[in-house]
Amino acid sequence: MKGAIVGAGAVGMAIAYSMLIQNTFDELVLVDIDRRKVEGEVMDLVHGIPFVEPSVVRAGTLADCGGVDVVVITAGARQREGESRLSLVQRNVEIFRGLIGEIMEHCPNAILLVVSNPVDVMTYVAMKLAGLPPSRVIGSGTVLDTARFRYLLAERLRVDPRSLHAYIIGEHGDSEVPVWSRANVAGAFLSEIEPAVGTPDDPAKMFEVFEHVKNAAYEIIERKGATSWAIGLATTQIARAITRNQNRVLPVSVLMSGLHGIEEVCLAYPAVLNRQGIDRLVKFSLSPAEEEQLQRSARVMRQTLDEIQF
Ligand SMILES: NC(=O)c1ccc[n+]([C@@H]2O[C@H](COP(=O)([O-])OP(=O)(O)OC[C@H]3O[C@@H](n4cnc5c(N)ncnc54)[C@H](O)[C@@H]3O)[C@@H](O)[C@H]2O)c1
Ligand SMILES: O=C1N[C@](c2ccsc2)(c2cccc(Nc3ccc(F)cc3)n2)CC(O)=C1Sc1ccccc1Cl
Repeated sequence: MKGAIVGAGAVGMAIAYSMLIQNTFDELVLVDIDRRKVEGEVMDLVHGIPFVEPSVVRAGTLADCGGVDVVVITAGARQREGESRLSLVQRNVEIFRGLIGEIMEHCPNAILLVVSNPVDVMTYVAMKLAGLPPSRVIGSGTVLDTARFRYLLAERLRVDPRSLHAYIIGEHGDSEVPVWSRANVAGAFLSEIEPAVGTPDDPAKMFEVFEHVKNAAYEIIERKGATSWAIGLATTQIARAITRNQNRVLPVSVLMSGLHGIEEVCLAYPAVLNRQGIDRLVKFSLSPAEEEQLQRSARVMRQTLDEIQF
């Protein structure tokens, strides 16, 4: 399998490193508008190949990406001091306007995996610009958010995160929705043990775990200026679900086509992923409060899409 990563910044290189050590692709092409930077990153990375399963990693342009199966997109503008989110979105839309057409020219059969933020908006924009079916344009969604949620929840419950099933859905970021009503350990629902779980009435204050998920993102940024390692590992899991035809369920950003009455926006929702991309969505029955939060998340998304020009 052949992969490409467009955008060799902190996130793109964390994805590249994670994919290399997990032997995700036979060949990985790294593309960046800053040619010297990406060549330097590749020079550094390939010196590690003698220590891992060998695969080909090279710097190139999109013209070198013929036959690529998955294109990961982390290209984007950095938010300027005091810049509004809408301004950043519009700048990223302009980047995508040039980029997506070139990707489709050279990789017409690839699945697009969008990481650039705001990821749900950029996934929708990529899908429309590419003219691809929704199954072949995937956003990293809340895979990272959900991983942080499971990790912190599992710590509180003293279980392995792999034994705890809990999801965050909706918009990746501030309006995301923790699905407390479906959180469980081996089928034992937290909401059956403590009906107030996730609410301020919960004596165990488990709602703090969700606040920590969002705060962690801001705290990491404040401490190290960016985040990279966890999103690198998360994105690699999404790519492996595709390349290994795993039928794995992950909360990726997908086009909502009527589920929960939501249309024409991309939101994070549990999806079955395999070699074809998104095979199907896993329908969640949500509590009334979660349903309203998801509807609000969809409204936030709709408003942003109505405000941008593309
Ligand atoms: N979805 C998530 O959970 C998540 C988590 C962390 C970061 N992110 C997002 O990932 C994106 C990348 O973050 P980063 O820290 O790597 O940023 P960065 O600025 O370090 O890297 C972006 C790279 O894109 C390149 N680039 C810009 N325009 C390009 C173009 N037209 N073609 C090719 N390359 C181009 C830049 O040269 C740069 O190297 C950001 O949008 C960030 O918000 C998402
Ligand atoms: O861990 C991060 N770091 C970022 C970041 C990385 C480099 S600069 C900012 C982050 C951190 C905090 C907020 C935030 N919000 C944001 C929203 C829309 C955008 F277009 C860009 C950024 N983004 C980017 C990002 O998506 C994440 S995950 C994240 C963010 C907010 C809430 C929960 C999670 Cl799990």
